[in-house]
Amino acid sequence: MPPELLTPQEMTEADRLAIAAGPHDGHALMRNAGAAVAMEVLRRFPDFARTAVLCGPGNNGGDGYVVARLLREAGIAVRVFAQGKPRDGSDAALAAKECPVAAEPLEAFEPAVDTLVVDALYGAGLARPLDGPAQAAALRCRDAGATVVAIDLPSGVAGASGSTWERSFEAALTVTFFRLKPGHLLEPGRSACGETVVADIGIPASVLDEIAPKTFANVPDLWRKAFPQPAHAQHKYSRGHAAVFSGGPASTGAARLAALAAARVGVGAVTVLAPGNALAANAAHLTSIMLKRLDDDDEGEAFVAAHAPDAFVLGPGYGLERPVRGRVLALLARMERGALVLDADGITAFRDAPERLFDVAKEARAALVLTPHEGEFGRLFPDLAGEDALSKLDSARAAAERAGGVVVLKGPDTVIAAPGGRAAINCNGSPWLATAGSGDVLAGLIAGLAAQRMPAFEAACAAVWLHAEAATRFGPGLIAEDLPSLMPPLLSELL
Ligand SMILES: NC(=O)C1=CN([C@@H]2O[C@H](COP(=O)(O)OP(=O)(O)OC[C@H]3O[C@@H](n4cnc5c(N)ncnc54)[C@H](O)[C@@H]3O)[C@@H](O)[C@H]2O)[C@@H](O)CC1
Ligand SMILES: [K+]
Repeated sequence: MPPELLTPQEMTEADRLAIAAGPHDGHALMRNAGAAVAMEVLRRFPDFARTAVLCGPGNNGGDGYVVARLLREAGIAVRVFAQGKPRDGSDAALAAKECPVAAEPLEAFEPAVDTLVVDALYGAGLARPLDGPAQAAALRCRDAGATVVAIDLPSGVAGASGSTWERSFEAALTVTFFRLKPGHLLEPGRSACGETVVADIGIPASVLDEIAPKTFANVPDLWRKAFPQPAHAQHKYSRGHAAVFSGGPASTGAARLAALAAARVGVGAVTVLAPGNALAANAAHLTSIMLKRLDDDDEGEAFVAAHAPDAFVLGPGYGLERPVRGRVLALLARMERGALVLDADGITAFRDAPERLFDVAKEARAALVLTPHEGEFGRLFPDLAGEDALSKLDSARAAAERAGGVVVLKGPDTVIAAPGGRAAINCNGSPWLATAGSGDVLAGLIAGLAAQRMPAFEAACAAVWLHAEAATRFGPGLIAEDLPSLMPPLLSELL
């Protein structure tokens, strides 16, 4: 899967540029789109005796008329149910004219289990909630358990945001064209798409030079070039040094999970920084990972000055009893490079004064990386979290800009955003990651990669991908302790 994602406006622009460059005109692109869908239908659903193609008034409907024609030519029993008529002279009107199947009104459509439904009502052009007949058709398909193949997007899913207003169609397969849209990867759109296939319809990749997309699917091709490659002549500190702050004696495990994850992702040295009363608990469980006593800020400063770790993790299991803000702000101001990953309690500590953190982050040489789940996100960015009009992508992007740092907004569709507008949506998420300590591991992976000089945005993207990939491959029974040791085979594949 190519990493670029296009908003519906960018996709319209891609179509326009492709048509301008030739050789395909709009009608040819539409025929290619319809042919790609018909091929997937014939290949994947050979057992359906009948097909119902639901066609809307725009180009999505135009694709549907092409599909209906091709399926009829292949000997399949096809009925077409239309909402509205394509505009005279449009590509869709031409496709409708070429279609030998007479259209019936959408209201007459009744799904049946032996009938495959092709949803060509609305695609990228959907601008408002589905209206009456389209909404009713979506509900009838759900109630009947109909198998739906969606063209471009399930009707009712917004391409830019994955939001579904009310209820959208729910597809078993979605066939889209040229590049995915954010709505294919952001929930609830992603679940509504079922499996998603991206078909080539003759739009050349060169149109992307002009469009310069800023949103990406989080696939290895997005960050592979920046992934740390160990060189022969390196020693342990030249492979980076990550440090993790431990909580008190009763909550040391989170820091060790993060530390182990940093070590397993290839960093040369890892240190756990623990208060005196948590030294014994940590010492009992650490072997290759170093342990250093750290009770107050002076010692923290001295340690940073002497060893200059390239990345820090602060937050997992840290607690809110000790002063956090001063330590974070001093550290960030002092670091010469690398990244400070702030998670869990490290985020919550700034709930009353996020601006203080953001002001320091904007001036810092090191990168700030915030890894909130939805709840923690709301503590730092209550206005963004409460704004229904913003998609998860919009919120993460606005937060990164405001914070002057990378924001990893976690969930089944984790979004990673950087100041300046670059953002990636993760697409290999696993339900098995919803387990205690999994976030601590993620924070450690980010720090481990950032300590090896991977830029913070790429480090966060790679860590999110590795974390999810490990969980997906392991499957049921996963606990956070398993995750670090699942890294080596994934690293071998990447390198
Ligand atoms: N040359 C092109 O632009 C190509 C476009 N393609 C297809 O074209 C689609 C986009 O076409 P369009 O931009 O025409 O958009 P759509 O076909 O998705 O629908 C837009 C039409 O529906 C109206 N509309 C929007 N929301 C509505 C709602 N909730 N209720 C009722 N009417 C609503 C709009 O005013 C417009 O007339 C893609 O999804 C793709 O399937 C493909 O044929 C490939 C080539
Ligand atoms: K559709």
